[in-house]
Amino acid sequence: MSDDQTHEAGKPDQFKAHTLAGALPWLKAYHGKIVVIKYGGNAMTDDTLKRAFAEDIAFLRFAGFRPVVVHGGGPQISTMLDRLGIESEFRGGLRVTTPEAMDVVRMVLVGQVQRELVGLINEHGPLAVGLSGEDAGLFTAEQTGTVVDGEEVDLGLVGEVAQVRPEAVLDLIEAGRIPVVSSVAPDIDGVVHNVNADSAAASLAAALGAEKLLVLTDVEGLYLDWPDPEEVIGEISPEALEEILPSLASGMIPKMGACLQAVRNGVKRATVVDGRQAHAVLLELFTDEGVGTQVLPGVTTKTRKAREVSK
Ligand SMILES: Nc1ncnc2c1ncn2[C@@H]1O[C@H](COP(=O)(O)OP(=O)(O)O)[C@@H](O)[C@H]1O
Ligand SMILES: CC(=O)N[C@@H](CCC(=O)OP(=O)(O)O)C(=O)O
Repeated sequence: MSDDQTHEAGKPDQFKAHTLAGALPWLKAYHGKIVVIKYGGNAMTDDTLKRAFAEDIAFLRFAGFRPVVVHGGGPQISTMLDRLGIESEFRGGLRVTTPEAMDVVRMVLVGQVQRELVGLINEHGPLAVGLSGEDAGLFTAEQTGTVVDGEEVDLGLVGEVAQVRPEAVLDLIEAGRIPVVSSVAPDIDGVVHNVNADSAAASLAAALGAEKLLVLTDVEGLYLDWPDPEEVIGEISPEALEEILPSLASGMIPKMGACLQAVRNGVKRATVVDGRQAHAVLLELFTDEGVGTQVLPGVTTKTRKAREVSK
């Protein structure tokens, strides 16, 4: 090889080495730490993205993190309900769930979405183990309604996590596995309820004392003035978030409520990121570029121009 060729060949290698070395501060900070990643149904519509997500999760595990996945599947549930001719509607970002719809929710989340994610992660080694709130008493649900425009709304078989027994998840983490959790949970009488996956992820992150809750969705983060996609909130404190929470719409209500709940209950930070971007998990965890919306105690609210707008 001539000097010139060596020089040229060295460039990409230098770049790779630089990128790897740049990851060192984050590898040190997160070594052995539990990170709960919520993978939203809206961010899992594309096969390439799903594979990239599974790669990221396996990467984290091999890099010394302790990742725990909680998945959603709202759009997938809606598709199956439509196919079966069962009507369903959302109120305040939550699905009104009849006993008939509950059977479908459980079948789709545990039997379909969770199985697929477990399979994709396990292409990288015998790592992922699926479980739901029903396994080893992981979650106990309490039925909940919601308030829309000042009015109480009965949501049927919808619950919040009232109690977490994290032992089964901790056993798996200790054994080097990656728990993949579906958000259905029995109440104290054993009646299975539909729990919003953001809220389940927040409860689990708090019970595990996670370093971080990372929420993947299909927008850049929390828009300052939805539905205007001009500006995204980059950082916000729990106090400021609590103030704007009543003004939020649809899926962002449970999502930002979950971030608030997690941070209030001891999780150091919670971040909502755009899961439509391949390797969104690695991008968020290994760079300090502003991505998504981070809920962090003690910060003053920062906004930035949305990428989609500044393109
Ligand atoms: N202020 C806001 N900023 C961003 N998205 C918002 C906002 N208010 C409502 N949304 C809606 O919330 C959706 C995300 O919630 P959801 O559909 O439940 O996602 P996921 O399936 O990822 O949990 C966005 O796609 C958007 O339509
Ligand atoms: C009560 C409630 O609304 N449950 C959700 C559970 C799935 C979920 O949360 O999925 P995403 O994360 O994709 O939104 C539902 O039935 O759609």
